[in-house]
Parts: sequence; C-alpha cells; structure tokens
Amino acid sequence: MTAGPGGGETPAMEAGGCRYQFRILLLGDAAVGKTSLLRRYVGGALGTLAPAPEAELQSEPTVGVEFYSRLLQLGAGRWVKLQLWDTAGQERFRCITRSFYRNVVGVLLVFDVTNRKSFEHIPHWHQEVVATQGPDKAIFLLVGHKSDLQNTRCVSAQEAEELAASLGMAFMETSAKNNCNVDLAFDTLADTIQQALQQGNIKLEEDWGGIRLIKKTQTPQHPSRQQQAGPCQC
Ligand SMILES: Nc1nc2c(ncn2[C@@H]2O[C@H](COP(=O)(O)OP(=O)(O)OP(=O)(O)O)[C@@H](O)[C@H]2O)c(=O)[nH]1
Repeated sequence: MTAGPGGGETPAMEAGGCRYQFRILLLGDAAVGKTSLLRRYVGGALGTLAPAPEAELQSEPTVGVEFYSRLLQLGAGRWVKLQLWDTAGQERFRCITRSFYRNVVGVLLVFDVTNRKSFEHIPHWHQEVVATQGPDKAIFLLVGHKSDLQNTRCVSAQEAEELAASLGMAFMETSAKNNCNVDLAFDTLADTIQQALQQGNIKLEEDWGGIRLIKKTQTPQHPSRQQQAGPCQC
C-alpha cells in the first residue's frame, strides 16, 4: 500500500480514480495520544514530519471532534480517501462524540501502554460503538500507544493481544514520538475494510456514511483539518 498526500493527482489516481471514502474514528481516554497519532499519520503523507522532537507532539486536548483526511492506495491503482475523525477523550464532550459513532466503518481503539485505566476502559469504548451501530458493522483495531515509554509501561503486549482477540480485533503498538507503526496501523485498518467490502461482509448503504462512493472531483485538495461541534454533513 502506498499513501498519497491528498493533494496533486498521481497517474495511478487518474487511472483508477478515488472511488471509496472510508470514515475512521479514533476513540479512547483523554491524553492517550489520539491526536498525536493522527497528526503523525496525516503529516507523514506530506513528508513534513520526520521523527519529531517531543515538543511537536504536544497538543491541546481535542474539543468535540476534529476532521482530517488522507488518500491511500490499496493496490492495483485503487485509491481510497480516508476521512479520519479525532474525538475528544474528555467525558464532557461525550454527547458530541457519541453522535459520530453510527457513520463510521473503522475504529481505532487507542489506549496508552503506561496508563492502565485507559486499557481497562477499552471494552467500554468498544461497547459504546457496537451498541450504536449493531454488531459486525465497523472494523476495529486495538492500538497500544506510546510504545516508546518502555520503562513506565504497565500493560503488556500479551494481555492487550488477549483483550483484542476476545473482542474480535487485531492489536498493534504504536508511537507517534518514534514514528513506530503509525502508517501500519491506519493502513492495516483500511486494508481490512477494503477486504471486508470486497468479500461482501460490509456493504454500501444509502443511509450509512461509513463507506461512500465518491467522484474524482470530490478528492481532497490537501490533507485537511477542521473542527466542528456537530455531525459532518458531507
Ligand atoms: N512519549 C510519548 N508521548 C506521546 C505520544 N503520543 C502523544 N504523546 C503525548 O501524550 C499527550 C496527549 O497527547 P494527545 O495527542 O493530545 O492525546 P489525545 O488522546 O488526543 O487527548 P484528548 O484530545 O484529550 O482526548 C501529549 O503530551 C503528547 O505529547 C507518544 O507516542 N509517545
């Protein structure tokens, strides 16, 4: 898989078009690193973020939901637009973030490997989405973030893998600081969604925004970031 910057059209895009849009949500407790992970992924497409000094990672708590996008080539000239929704982990924004659960096809459930509570809350985050969407609608990936902090880790990879297996999803560790597995996490989720779509396990539905067919003219001009307090209308 290769990723494009979301800007200028490549020959592959011209040939294959950007046919699908996958909506992907990042969920997890406050300060687990969702925004940093997402910015690293979107920034990586532009080639502007080399492994960064820690100061570049720091971000203000997310207010409501923030939107990003990135183009991704899944092979054979097939491009998808990933619409990436970064949610606030703070409880006071929960009513806003919940309104976004229904129209997503992919969810990165993020915990901080140095924060046990954030790991223990993962089944709750998972259940919130499943209760809104019904089972087997969204594809989940469990992400143990801040893997660079080995000395203060309090969740082992093995127990995270066991939790992921019990919830029927894959598990991966990432670090925005070291740029470890960041692309791999998003690309793996997108690839799994694409396969589910091809196999008919996930279907396009008119009244569901998780996957959309989009025209070439609707491809994003730049990786973008917007902030909204209500559901996206596009
Ligand atoms: N060591 C380390 N710190 C990180 C990493 N990713 C994020 N952080 C730090 O973790 C803190 C929280 O990061 P955010 O990206 O704002 O976390 P968030 O989950 O988006 O937080 P909310 O918006 O409040 O839900 C910041 O101080 C980041 O610098 C990482 O990979 N390694």
